[in-house]
Amino acid sequence: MTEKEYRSGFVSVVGRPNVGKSTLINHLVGQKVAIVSDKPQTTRHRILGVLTLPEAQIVFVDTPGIHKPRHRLGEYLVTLALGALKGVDLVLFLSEATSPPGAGDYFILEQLKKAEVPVILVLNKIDLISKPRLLPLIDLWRQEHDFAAIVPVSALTGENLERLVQEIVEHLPPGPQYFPPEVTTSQPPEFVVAELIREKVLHLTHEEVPHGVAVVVEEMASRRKDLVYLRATIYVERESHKKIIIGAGGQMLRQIGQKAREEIEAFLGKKVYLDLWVKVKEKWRRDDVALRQLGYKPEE
Ligand SMILES: Nc1nc2c(ncn2[C@@H]2O[C@H](COP(=O)(O)OP(=O)(O)OP(=O)(O)O)[C@@H](O)[C@H]2O)c(=O)[nH]1
Repeated sequence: MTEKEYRSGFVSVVGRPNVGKSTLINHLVGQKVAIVSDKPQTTRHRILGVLTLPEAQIVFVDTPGIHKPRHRLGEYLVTLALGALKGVDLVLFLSEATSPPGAGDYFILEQLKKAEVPVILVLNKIDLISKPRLLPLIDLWRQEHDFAAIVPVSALTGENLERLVQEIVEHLPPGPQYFPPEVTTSQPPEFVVAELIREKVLHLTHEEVPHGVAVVVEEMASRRKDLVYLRATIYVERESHKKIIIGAGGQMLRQIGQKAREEIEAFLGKKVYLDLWVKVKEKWRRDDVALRQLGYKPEE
């Protein structure tokens, strides 16, 4: 009997905003590498999550939700998401099992047809529907594209994720272990920290405010063996948004800081002193220079 060859590859995760891409990757990777909120367009960067198994290594590329762009940041996000379809070994296309394919799904499908990679359709959020509704839905999807597999899952409860992993591994080519087994993400710690702070802003603010927020970690320094000093700036688009984020008597900013600090401490495994600032950068989402300064580098 011959030993099975080790398999590995890059797996791009695409889908409309809010379908659960970040939740799925976090669950599969077993650590919080991508932030989650109920607000669409939470994910702005391409993120790698790495799952190492005895027989394979899966490198996930998390992408922004594909949507009709309304400003420069929107255009950048869609370019990023579509770019993620190229040069990968497999695409996971996420949609929600709670509704039939919609206009956004068809737009993504068109792009998938152009990309010559196998696509696994993942029907997420099956915890929200009754099982008899699944079969007709799968039939409907099957008519739309020649998927390598169709797997219904719940990224939230973990239902059927083992089967999804099996399917992914089966569709990966033989290849090396790209990352050491203990690595779960290739993101620098400053980036994860900034994202964790941004996640708290998303959770605690509403309407226009969260979408105009960017977070930059300005300084990260070990002060003692067990203490990290962190200075970060929350950028907003308007003076009125700054007031909301600071809150009456600084109450909102304290809450953001407290919640973020708990998660940053868990992520870094050290105590953290978090120094948070709020600044206004008008219309940064429409400004190429500001986008670059804030870490969103449009690809050529
Ligand atoms: N009930 C249920 N909710 C889910 C499931 N997966 C994700 N969610 C919720 O759906 C919302 C969006 O999840 P995300 O993981 O941020 O979605 P995303 O596709 O990464 O979103 P973008 O970053 O906007 O592209 C969150 O409130 C999740 O808790 C699921 O399997 N079941």
